[in-house]
Amino acid sequence: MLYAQKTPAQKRLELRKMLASGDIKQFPGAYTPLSARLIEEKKFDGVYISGAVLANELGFPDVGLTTLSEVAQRAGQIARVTNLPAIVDADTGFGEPMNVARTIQEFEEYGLAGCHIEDQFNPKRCGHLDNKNMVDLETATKRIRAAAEARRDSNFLIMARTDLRGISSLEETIDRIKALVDAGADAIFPEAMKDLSEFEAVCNAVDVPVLANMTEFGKSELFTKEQLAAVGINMIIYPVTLLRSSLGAMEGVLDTIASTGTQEGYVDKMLTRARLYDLVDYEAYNQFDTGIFNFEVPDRFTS
Ligand SMILES: C[C@](O)(C(=O)O)[C@H](CC(=O)O)C(=O)O
Ligand SMILES: [Mg+2]
Repeated sequence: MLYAQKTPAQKRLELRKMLASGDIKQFPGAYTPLSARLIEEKKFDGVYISGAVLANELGFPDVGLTTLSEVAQRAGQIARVTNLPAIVDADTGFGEPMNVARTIQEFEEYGLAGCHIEDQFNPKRCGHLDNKNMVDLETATKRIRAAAEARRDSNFLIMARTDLRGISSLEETIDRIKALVDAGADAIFPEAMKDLSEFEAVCNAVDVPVLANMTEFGKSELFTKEQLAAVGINMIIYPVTLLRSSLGAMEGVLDTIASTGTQEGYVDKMLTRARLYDLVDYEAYNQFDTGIFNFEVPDRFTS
């Protein structure tokens, strides 16, 4: 009921333990606080909070328009309702290295378990698009060093993302990745790898956990958990999957209402009233006030 039972410190420790296990872990992108509950109920390992989704949800493209306060607040709303560790997309860190330091401390206060910081500069773009603006190695490593030094909880995960593969060779990308690890990155997010062998090369090059971004309609094929585990990947994110799926469903139901004059033909695809109440733990609120849940949810479509 209300917020998660686990504290941010516990969630960060659990994240560290799950990464130390060497097993591959899946982090679907939570689209809203409630969708984080669904991710937890379906027994995923953690929750990812996508910068693209937060920007798109505000009606913006993912070009670095969202502010630290907006992202931290929304990410905090998502993180606090789940017992799973939540990792947030810090984009370019919201400014200069000193701003990056503040970003980390804000995220710690908002209960996040970790974040990733990338080496683009604004206007940034989705890592799977061409012609990205990239900072040099010195700036990229300064951001990571500032992030690592700023945290107060040593279990807060600092992940370095590099977008270099979009404009450079795999070799140069791996050189940068090694420098990012030397600068203090606890994990690596190699963006827009072209195939499985590239993921494998990155995993072989470093001793820290490596993340694979399985975003749809991007440059990387949608590999399975087994395929990614076999090349040494530790974490998979599905960043925009729930947003794309729910918007697809929204289009479907709006078309149904527009064409038939009622949503009736779409109701069997909806989450039922009972399931929705389950997700918000409605019944548990009776512990405070037995007058809260003293009704029957109608039978129709409740299963
Ligand atoms: C992972 C990502 O940074 C995000 O914001 O979710 C995006 C996802 C996407 O645009 O598909 C990315 O740059 O890959
Ligand atoms: Mg992003």
